[in-house]
Formats: sequence, C-alpha cells, structure tokens
Amino acid sequence: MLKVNALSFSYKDETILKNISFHADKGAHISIIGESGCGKSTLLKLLYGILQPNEGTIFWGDNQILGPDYNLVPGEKYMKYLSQDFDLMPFISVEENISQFLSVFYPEELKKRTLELLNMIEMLPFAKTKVKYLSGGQQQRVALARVLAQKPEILLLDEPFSHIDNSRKNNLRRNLFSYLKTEEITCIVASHDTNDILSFADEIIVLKDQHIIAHDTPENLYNFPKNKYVASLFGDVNVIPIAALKPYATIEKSILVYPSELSASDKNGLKIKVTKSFFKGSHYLIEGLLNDSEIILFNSSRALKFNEVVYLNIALETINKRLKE
Ligand SMILES: Nc1ncnc2c1ncn2[C@@H]1O[C@H](COP(=O)(O)OP(=O)(O)OP(=O)(O)O)[C@@H](O)[C@H]1O
Repeated sequence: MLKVNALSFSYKDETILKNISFHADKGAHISIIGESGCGKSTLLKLLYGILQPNEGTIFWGDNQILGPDYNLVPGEKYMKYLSQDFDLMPFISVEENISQFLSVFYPEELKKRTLELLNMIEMLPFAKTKVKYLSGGQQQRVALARVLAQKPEILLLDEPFSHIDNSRKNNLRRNLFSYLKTEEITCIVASHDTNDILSFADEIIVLKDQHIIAHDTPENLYNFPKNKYVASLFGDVNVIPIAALKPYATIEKSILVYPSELSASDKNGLKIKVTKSFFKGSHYLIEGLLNDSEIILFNSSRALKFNEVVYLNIALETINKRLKE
C-alpha cells in the first residue's frame, strides 16, 4: 500500500503543497486533478523521490521513499514514473526501447513481454522503427510500454495521453487501465482530461491552493461537487439560484447544475434568451441569458435561434441532490 503522510513542499519561498495525506491500496487507480499549476506534477515527483519534501513521509509497504537528500539516484525497482518528457532512447528501435531493461538471460520471456506490450500500445508495425522517426503521440505510447516492461508494483503517470489523438486515446486508455487492474499495478495519474478519469479511476484527489480539497469516487465528486471549482473540472457548470427556479422558495442558496441536467421546453421554467449554439456532435451546447444578464449553458438536441426564448427545467431529484452539499 502507498501511504503518503502530511507531505509539504516548497520551491524556494513558494509553498506548492501542504499537509498532503492519502493512501492507495494495491491495484488501486487514483487520479490527481486540479487547475494548471496546482502541483499535480510536483506531487508525482515527490512520490518518485525526485524532489525532497519539507515535511512528511511516503511509504510503499514497509519501504520509505526518500528524496534526493538521502537517495541520490531516484527511483525504486517497484516504482516507475512516466513524466511529461518521455525519456526514450531516440537512436534505437521501438522494441529495443521497450525491452531495454528486461533480462537478456530469459530471451523467450523478453520476446513475449515486448510483444504483449507492443500489442497493447498498438505499435506492432513500428517494432523495428527507430524512435526518433516517430510522432509525439507514438513516442508517448512507447514510453508507456517502456515503463510497464519491468512490471512495476506502482506506476506514476503524468498526463499519459496528452500527445495521443482521440481515435487512439480511447482504445489505449481501455487497454492500459484494464491491464493495470489485471496485473494489480497501483497507479497514480495526474491528468487534465476528465475522460482519463471518470470511467477508470477508483478515487479522485482534487488539489487547490496547496491542499487536497476533495477526495472521493468519481461518481460522488461528479454528483455532489462541493463547490464550483470541483464541478468545473468535469466541464461546464451553471450556478443557479434556487429562488430563480422556485419563486416561492425561501432559501437563498444556489445550486450547481451541469448543462446536461437542464432540459428546454416552450413554457414553464427558467426563462432564457438564446445567444449562441455550439455544435458538439451528439448535441448542441446552447448559451443563453437569464434575466438578460446571467449566462446559462444547457444542452439541446437541435440548434436554437439567436434571441429565441426557451424555458429550462431541472429534475427535482437533481435539485435535492445538489442541495445536500
Ligand atoms: N522547478 C521549479 N521551480 C520553481 N517553481 C516551479 C518549478 N516547477 C514547477 N514550479 C511551480 O510549481 C507550481 C506547481 O507546478 P506543477 O507543474 O506541479 O503543476 P501542475 O498542476 O502539474 O500543472 P500543469 O497541469 O500545468 O502541468 C507552479 O506554480 C509552477 O510554476
């Protein structure tokens, strides 16, 4: 089990992380999210032992992970880290990069393992290609296979799909995360992309202003976001006053509502004047104004005309759910 206890870190005078504590069971998948610059990569570097914490401890089972003040060469055998620079050998082939740290004394095993990983990253046709001739996305896939080759017990991934195009990304995500589950490899993933997270993470940690401000399952964080910052990490969100929804309401509270939770009708509901329609493939995202001033975003199956008036409704279940927070 990974145990992170009361970790704090500063770059010179600037405190980046304060009192960070969490643990991850064997085989668990934990995602670290938060706005750019909140310290996601810094946290991964601390976990790997590249940076020295000011305070706190990190343990993998009984082994303490020490920072550079105590351990000059970072990296333990049981842990692999894939940073945003891929750390590949450009002048050797894809398969050589993947198998570089595997034992040559077991050639059959080396071959089998390399083939398995080449298949997982869908790069078999490029096995003999020198890495320097690959695109950024292809290199990122090879880097993933390379860190997996030695079967680490824990894997730290920093934006692992950032260079990979959408058509490949979905397959690769499914392949990689189901492989990690089967092999019971613990993974800690820093990511911007909610698609990397929602379907695959067991738990999500949200960082803001040096602290963990939320730590929960994807379902709970999405359904019961504790504030707009958390909800916004999953996409657009509206803040709607209860009084605007129910004129007879006596509470002055507002609730967070995702665009997909609003449905438009020709009468009864929040009166909105449409300003823009954005085509999103499966639907249109509509931007409109409430009381001629407040921007509201909602989904619609068709594009709506500028200045068209619609009435928005929210299911009572959603209102009650969000009022709980
Ligand atoms: N070597 C460094 N020296 C000083 N400050 C740094 C250094 N590296 C990062 N920082 C600062 O630390 C803060 C956290 O950076 P970090 O890269 O961990 O954030 P992040 O959440 O991973 O961001 P992003 O999502 O944009 O990758 C930022 O304010 C950044 O400017």
